[in-house]
Amino acid sequence: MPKLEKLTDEARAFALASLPDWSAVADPDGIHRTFRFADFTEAFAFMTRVALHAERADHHPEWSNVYNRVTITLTTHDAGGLSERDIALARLIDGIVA
Ligand SMILES: C[C@H](O)[C@H](O)[C@H]1CNC2=NC(N)=NC(=O)C2=N1
Repeated sequence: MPKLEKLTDEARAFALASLPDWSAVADPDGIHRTFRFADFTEAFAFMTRVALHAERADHHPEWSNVYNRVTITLTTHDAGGLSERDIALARLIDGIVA
C-alpha cells in the first residue's frame, strides 16, 4: 500500500507533473479534477467503478455528482494532506476514464 505521509514539496511537484488533468487545491490540501459524461448513467457507472477500487484500497475520494458531472478531490485525512495514496488513486481514476 502506498505510504501515508504527506508528500514533500519535491515529491508533490514530481507527481503533479505526471498528472496533467489534476490541479492542486489548498483546502483540503489535495488534488482536484472535474469529469463530464454523456449523462447521469455514465457518471454513476464511473463512480461505481471508482468506489469499488477505493474500498479495496481503503482510500476514498471526496466527491460530488450533479447529473453528468463528477467533481473529485483527493486528500489523505489520516495524513492531513496529499500523500502517495492520493497519487495512486488519481492514476487509477485516469485509467478508468482513459
Ligand atoms: C480506518 C480507515 O482505514 C481510514 O479511516 C481510511 C479510510 N479512507 C480514507 N480515505 C482518505 N481519503 N483518507 C484517509 O485518511 C482514509 N482513511
